[in-house]
Amino acid sequence: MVELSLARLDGERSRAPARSYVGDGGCRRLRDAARGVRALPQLAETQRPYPDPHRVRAVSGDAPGARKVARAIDALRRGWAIAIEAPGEDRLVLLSVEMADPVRLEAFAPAGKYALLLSGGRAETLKLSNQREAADPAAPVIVEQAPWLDLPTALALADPQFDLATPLKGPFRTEAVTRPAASAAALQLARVAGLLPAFFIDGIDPEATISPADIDAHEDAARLKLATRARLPVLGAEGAEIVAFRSPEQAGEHVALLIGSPNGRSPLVRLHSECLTGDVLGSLKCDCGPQLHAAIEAMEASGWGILLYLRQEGRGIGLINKLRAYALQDQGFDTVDANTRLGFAVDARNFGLAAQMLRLLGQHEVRLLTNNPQKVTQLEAAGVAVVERVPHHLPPNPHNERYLATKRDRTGHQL
Ligand SMILES: Nc1nc2c(ncn2[C@@H]2O[C@H](COP(=O)(O)OP(=O)(O)OP(=O)(O)O)[C@@H](O)[C@H]2O)c(=O)[nH]1
Ligand SMILES: [Zn+2]
Repeated sequence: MVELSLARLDGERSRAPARSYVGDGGCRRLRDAARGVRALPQLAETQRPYPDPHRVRAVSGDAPGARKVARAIDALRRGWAIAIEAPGEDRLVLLSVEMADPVRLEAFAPAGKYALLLSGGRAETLKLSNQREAADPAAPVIVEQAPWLDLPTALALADPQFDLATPLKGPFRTEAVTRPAASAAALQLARVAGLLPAFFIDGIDPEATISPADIDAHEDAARLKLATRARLPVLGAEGAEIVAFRSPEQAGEHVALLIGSPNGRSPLVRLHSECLTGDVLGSLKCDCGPQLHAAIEAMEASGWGILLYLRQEGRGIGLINKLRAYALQDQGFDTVDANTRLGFAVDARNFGLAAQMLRLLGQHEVRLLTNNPQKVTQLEAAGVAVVERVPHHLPPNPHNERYLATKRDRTGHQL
């Protein structure tokens, strides 16, 4: 007879006494051992807090409008028109400038009647902001139709990459933003879809209409669920375990790497936003790769840590838009101005998502490995206490020196 210790599957695990049981798992392992097969240890024995997925408060059903938003994102990425309707406003019919082509634009606006919706940041670069009524610099701007506002010109207005090479033709005039809530929601949706925040508007009405509230519900971190877990030996932490999360609405699968076991201290936690170029390709333009590996090492050394790998590529603007920002950096703009010229916020991430992952892992207090005060503020606002901020600096290299200096000087990163 084999006696096994089974961890209680919840956040109280570290304080709760283990209970004993005799189970099938033990018999199976004995049989496997007899056959010389190396059995995978039962993960319940790893002493780590992990709520039983069946006991996690169920997130059931769709968020309001979820299907419509998912379809709208898909439609925009395929170059199809969508419509947004905010309470008290007329419908706003949109076609992504980046995905438009002559055939699509002709179908959208057969009479050639359309205007252009741009972000406040982009309007600022195009020197259109002085014509604006709204005081908020982030507020959307609408460029009036003009005979010379054709597809190539609209693309040039949308994409700052060629600003220096091709001076823009004009003149352009802005018109009143009569549907401010729907316009702001359109720019939010462009970011979620990983597209440039620029749309042809006022073309032919498509069938499906979504609302700004639908888009917010689609983004809601509260709907994240714990999906599965497995042992994952990684360089620097051979005993690590991976836990994957998923929300019914979003495609991005976020993961947590659990390193070590609860040791009476709050876990050392790192919120790492996805960086394909740095994490996978070893880009020297940023500090992401070294920070990722150093975090794993620090957690292993501390005995108990959680690395959250958040699918927020490019500080939330997506890979392609980040690479567009890199193209602007090749022209001399820094990481902050590059984002603004593209028409995005400097940092579009929401760390409420990380707070939700920590809650699902039963963690309410953390020691946070970061230089970014926004991560501390946002986690605390979302109900996770940051009992200590642990600086996370890695030596610079000639390619990322300026990036690190910009983070220090312009985005409030601490030394
Ligand atoms: N848009 C944009 N994103 C970038 C750029 N360089 C790196 N990133 C992204 O920035 C994110 C990395 O940020 P983090 O490692 O969380 O760093 P941080 O916000 O500076 O905070 P700490 O490292 O915790 O101090 C990843 O999503 C990268 O893809 C850039 O020039 N432009
Ligand atoms: Zn990076």
